[in-house]
Amino acid sequence: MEEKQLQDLEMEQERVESIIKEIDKKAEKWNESSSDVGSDALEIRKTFWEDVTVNFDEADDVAETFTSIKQQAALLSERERTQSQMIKQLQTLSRLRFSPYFGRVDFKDDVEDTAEQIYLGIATLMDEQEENFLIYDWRAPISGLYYDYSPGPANYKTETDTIEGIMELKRQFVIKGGKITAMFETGVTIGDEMLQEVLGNNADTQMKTIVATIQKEQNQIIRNDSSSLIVVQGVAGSGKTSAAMQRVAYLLYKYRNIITSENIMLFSPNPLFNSYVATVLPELGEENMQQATFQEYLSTRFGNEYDLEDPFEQMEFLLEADKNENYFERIESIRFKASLAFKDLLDQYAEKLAGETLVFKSLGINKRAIISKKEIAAYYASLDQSISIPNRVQLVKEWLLKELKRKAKAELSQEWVEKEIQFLEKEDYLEAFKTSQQKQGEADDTYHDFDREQKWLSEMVVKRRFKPLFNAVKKLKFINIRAVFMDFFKESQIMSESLPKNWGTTCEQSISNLENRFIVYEDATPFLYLQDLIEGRKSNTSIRHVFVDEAQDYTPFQFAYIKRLFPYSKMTLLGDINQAIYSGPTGAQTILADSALDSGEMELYRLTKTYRSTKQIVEFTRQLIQGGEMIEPFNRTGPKPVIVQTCESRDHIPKVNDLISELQRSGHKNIAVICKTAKESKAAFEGVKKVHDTRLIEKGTMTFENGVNVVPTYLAKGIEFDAVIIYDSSVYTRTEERKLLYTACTRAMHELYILSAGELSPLIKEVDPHLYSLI
Ligand SMILES: Nc1ncnc2c1ncn2[C@@H]1O[C@H](COP(=O)(O)OP(=O)(O)OP(=O)(O)O)[C@@H](O)[C@H]1O
Repeated sequence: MEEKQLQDLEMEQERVESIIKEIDKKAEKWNESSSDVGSDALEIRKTFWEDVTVNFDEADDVAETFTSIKQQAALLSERERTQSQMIKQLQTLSRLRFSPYFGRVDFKDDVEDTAEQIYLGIATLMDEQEENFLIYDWRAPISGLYYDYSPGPANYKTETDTIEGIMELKRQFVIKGGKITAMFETGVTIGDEMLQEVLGNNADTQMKTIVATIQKEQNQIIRNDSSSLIVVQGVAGSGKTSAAMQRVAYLLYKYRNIITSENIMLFSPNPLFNSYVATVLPELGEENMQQATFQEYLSTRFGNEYDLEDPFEQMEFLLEADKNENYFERIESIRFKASLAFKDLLDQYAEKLAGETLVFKSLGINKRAIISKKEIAAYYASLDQSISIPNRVQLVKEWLLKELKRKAKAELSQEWVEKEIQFLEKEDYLEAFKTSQQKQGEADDTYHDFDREQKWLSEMVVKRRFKPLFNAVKKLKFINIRAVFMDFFKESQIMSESLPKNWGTTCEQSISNLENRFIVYEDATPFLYLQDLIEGRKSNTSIRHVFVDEAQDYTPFQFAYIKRLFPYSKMTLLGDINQAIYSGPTGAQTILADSALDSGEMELYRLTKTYRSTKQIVEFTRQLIQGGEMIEPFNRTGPKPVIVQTCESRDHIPKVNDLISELQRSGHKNIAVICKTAKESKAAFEGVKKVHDTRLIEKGTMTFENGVNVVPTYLAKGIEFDAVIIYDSSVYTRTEERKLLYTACTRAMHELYILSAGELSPLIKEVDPHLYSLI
């Protein structure tokens, strides 16, 4: 190191130490206040009932008591909130203490004579007087300089202005435990050295933050706050998920007085992914956003009434191509049901329904209709047709609730009620007795106790029987949506001229599935869509930003549906068309296909640089797909991918076990054996677990652990491993499986091994042989 560099390093280390002292002082102060607030809260809780006036004598007293309790509860919750905020701030301080900042820029604006030194960290730190910034939050407007510029002319935007000036210096740090372990002076945007340092590490079971090394093109995505629809088309490993997570943190900072983590929703590809990204935001001092898979949403909506297929089951069906009956018809059906043309057909059907009746279900008890479907249909038909279907449904609901009340009264004297009373439990009688005693004073004296009890018992029996009916009506269960959907399939055949060739067969199949209460994945969203058109679902107003990761796996229909669910929300879609493993085999449109998006309303970003894998792995994997030339590897080197040829796939287990041992010896902690299907994964797992401590990842697996994991490709989506072993590349033969093999191989950070039984897969044969070693 040169003398000047050494001096700089010394000076920076001194600053780090002085900052740590400041942090310690602050922490001490906050600790005291936090425990004061904590004791306040404890005291309030202890003396809660002493400090409220409790008096239930008169109506006025009751109201006063209520207000007094409310005030005391508000005081307590305010104290508790303050305390939890203080604890959060203390946690941030302790993170800052470990690593106060990661970057510095010296910026002289056009007004000042000297440059300001701007240090960037995960949170703001002010000096003791709360006047000067010792550390700027990476999301502050001025911090944009660090991500967007190299030394030289630069500017940043505040709420009202653009500040122009000169960046005189840009420095990056790696600080651990208060010690600077690396320091780089960077000319380019974010220096290669720093990235080399970060990307060379072992894979982790949890995603890491990238705030120190966000790239300029990623920063644009993170800080875009004007577009209502952002679409990120990024190659594998280009940082799409990372950009999404830092964008959530950015939005929570920028709009901190307007939105919270409760107002942001992320649709993720599988439950494992949820846990993979779960630590990013807490590491940045923020709370996690709402997170769900689309399938979780569907399951909640369908409840236990239906057997709902999930996308993984659909995938398994598609992968077993030739073995499945009706394979081609189903592919055609999936493709059509994914499209907006199919949605239009449903819209058209709903419009037609406006002039017709709906299919209703009778409401009954003891297999006896209390209100028959005919009566419901008659009431529905009596309503003015100019009222929208959902509004008419609401009117029917209100009418039914009134009718049910009336009918319930009429039932009190029925014989069945008398009979059921005889089978009541002892507790019910006791309850009836107590109630009749209580009411004795208020009631007229013409009743004997016995009559009064009897009346109460009848009411109870009827109420219990009618309760499910009231609930069903409130949930609009009196409409037979399943039958409506079946009718749609029948009628659709004459509604359009541009239907798929085998549409008739598809309709028969769909109807038969519905009869068996089985919902295939491609029918799930259309079913709910039609249901919402009829019932008029209330849209979600609390979610303000929706993120859809792995967006290539959503159909245009599903996306249109998501937009309908969150009409007031801004959207960020992130995906890679080359990893469209669901639409790969079916040829169905995905929302990421250029033509599927309305370019007018969206801001499109393309990320072509990839950070996950070594240059050697990227050079190999990009030849697996069409148009892969545009993928730009980051300059981090490692061994070439290795293709291990065997005579038969049954020889793979011993090979895989040897490879795992070798990889572990060279320090790799996170090794994945990636298979094509769940069945293949199971077989591989049985063999590998005999030698190595191994985990099988299945669709319900919630967390992923360090070590050896056996996993089907579609569950490895979005995740990365130090080393990947493709269990058997010879099973990827069809060009539709190109994306699947590409997705599997691009999970590798440092090493990639591909086993191949017999002749090389035609997909691999297309790759330049110089790019891999063959053993
Ligand atoms: N600017 C960056 N600085 C440091 N690491 C980065 C950066 N961008 C991406 N990475 C790293 O590259 C890897 C891939 O990132 P990420 O998973 O976000 O990519 P992706 O585009 O979502 O990938 P895929 O589509 O393959 O799932 C991660 O290890 C991430 O930490």
